[in-house]
Amino acid sequence: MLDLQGLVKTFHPGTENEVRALQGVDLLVEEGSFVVVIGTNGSGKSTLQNAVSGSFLVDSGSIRLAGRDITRWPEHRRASLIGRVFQNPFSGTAPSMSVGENLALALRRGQRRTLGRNAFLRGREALADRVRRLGMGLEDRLENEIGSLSGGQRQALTLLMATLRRPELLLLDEHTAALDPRAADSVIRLTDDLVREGKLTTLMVTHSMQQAVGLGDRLVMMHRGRVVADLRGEEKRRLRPSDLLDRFDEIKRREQIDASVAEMLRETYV
Ligand SMILES: Nc1ncnc2c1ncn2[C@@H]1O[C@H](COP(=O)(O)OP(=O)(O)OP(=O)(O)O)[C@@H](O)[C@H]1O
Repeated sequence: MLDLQGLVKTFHPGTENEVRALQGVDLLVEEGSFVVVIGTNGSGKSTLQNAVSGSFLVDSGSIRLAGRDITRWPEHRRASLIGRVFQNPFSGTAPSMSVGENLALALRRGQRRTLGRNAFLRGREALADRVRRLGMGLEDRLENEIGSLSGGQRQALTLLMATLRRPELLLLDEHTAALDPRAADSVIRLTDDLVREGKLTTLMVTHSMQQAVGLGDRLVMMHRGRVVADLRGEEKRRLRPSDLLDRFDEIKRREQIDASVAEMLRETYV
């Protein structure tokens, strides 16, 4: 389970570049839940993932994952609990190493001692099977350098690597945004399969309305560093892309009203 309470993060505080990226985010994600996060540009979606993965320490609030308080843990220590896939297919893998070497690295991650020969062979067999099930022909390219793969193949592989040693939390940050539509579709199908099969606790950021309504069991909407909507169950299942657009329009309309009220007050009192 992931338990975020009162997360606050301000970049460049006290300067003219100050950005209040997280303004008190509370979010409880039950174990095995697949949460999709959407929001306006700059609303804090990536900052939220960065706060959880430990790219920086939050100014205040607490982060608990799988029963541990990881709020002050450095990033490398959190990496033993968290799998992450970014938008850029070049992140998360070692480009000069082969597909097989990258997978072997991912398999060994977090293990204190090297595997015995039998365990190693069993692991390699299971791995080959999982690579075959990706359906991308990667099983024939284990010797090839990662750099020679297409973006879709790389993202599929990165996803597999991030989930190979079952993480307590999977973070997906617009991981299909840089792919062509066909590759994006197959990576999304793969995501859904891996998350369901492994019952992985997942937080996925997307800009795709289609993905937001079609994936996951819960939808969280962010705006200006806050959670402004949290839909699940029947409400989530019934959701259409047009409903989400209506909600965004409503947020904008409210802001315009707030801005004009502020302007009126300013004219009245200043
Ligand atoms: N390392 C940083 N230093 C300074 N400002 C930052 C940093 N990271 C994020 N920000 C700012 O914090 C705000 C939230 O950014 P964030 O990337 O979390 O938004 P987002 O919701 O993921 O946006 P998008 O949908 O456009 O990717 C933005 O104003 C951004 O410019």
